[in-house]
Amino acid sequence: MTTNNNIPSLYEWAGGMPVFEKLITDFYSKVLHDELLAPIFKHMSPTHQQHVAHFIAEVFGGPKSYSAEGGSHSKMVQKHLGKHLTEQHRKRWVQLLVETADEMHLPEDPEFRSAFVAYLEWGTRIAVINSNETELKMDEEQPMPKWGWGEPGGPYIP
Ligand code: HEM
Repeated sequence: MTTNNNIPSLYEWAGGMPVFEKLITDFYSKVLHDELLAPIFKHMSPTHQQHVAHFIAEVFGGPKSYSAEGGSHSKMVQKHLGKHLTEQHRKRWVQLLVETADEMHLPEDPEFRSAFVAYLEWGTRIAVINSNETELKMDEEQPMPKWGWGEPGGPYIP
């Protein structure tokens, strides 16, 4: 998906769906070996990784796979209700995902990494807030979030 100005989406810049699927699969391998996060995820559904990859890819301007599979922003939020996540969990989650992105050599330009980390900060903080609620407080029809290049603009031009 490309905008009118031929600016690539974050999804395209990252390398498309295979990159998101590998990123999230490798990330959860780390999570399951992490003493802080493993207990939270050890009973996750077999489709968890794929759903998270599809969710993030869609937010970053990729195909609407998560929505097509029956997902929505509110359905994602609901998965976190009552999970009682803490700031410590959130920080470790972000740290492991950024480490995985480094190991996979996701684009390392400042513009991409700024937008990537900004989304992780935003998304994980929302996850923690919702995890400490017991019922959904948002409009179920709320559209999927969309994330773009943000303040630094982009893409990177050497
Ligand atoms: C950008 C941030 C995040 C996104 C986009 C995200 C996305 C998702 C999605 C799409 C699901 C549903 C998966 C499915 O349908 O099987 C989910 C479930 C879940 N998420 Fe997140 N999440 C985020 C942050 C976090 C954080 C920071 C934690 C904890 C440290 C967390 C813990 C969980 C748990 C425990 C579930 C339920 C797992 C299961 O029982 O299958 N999430 N998340």
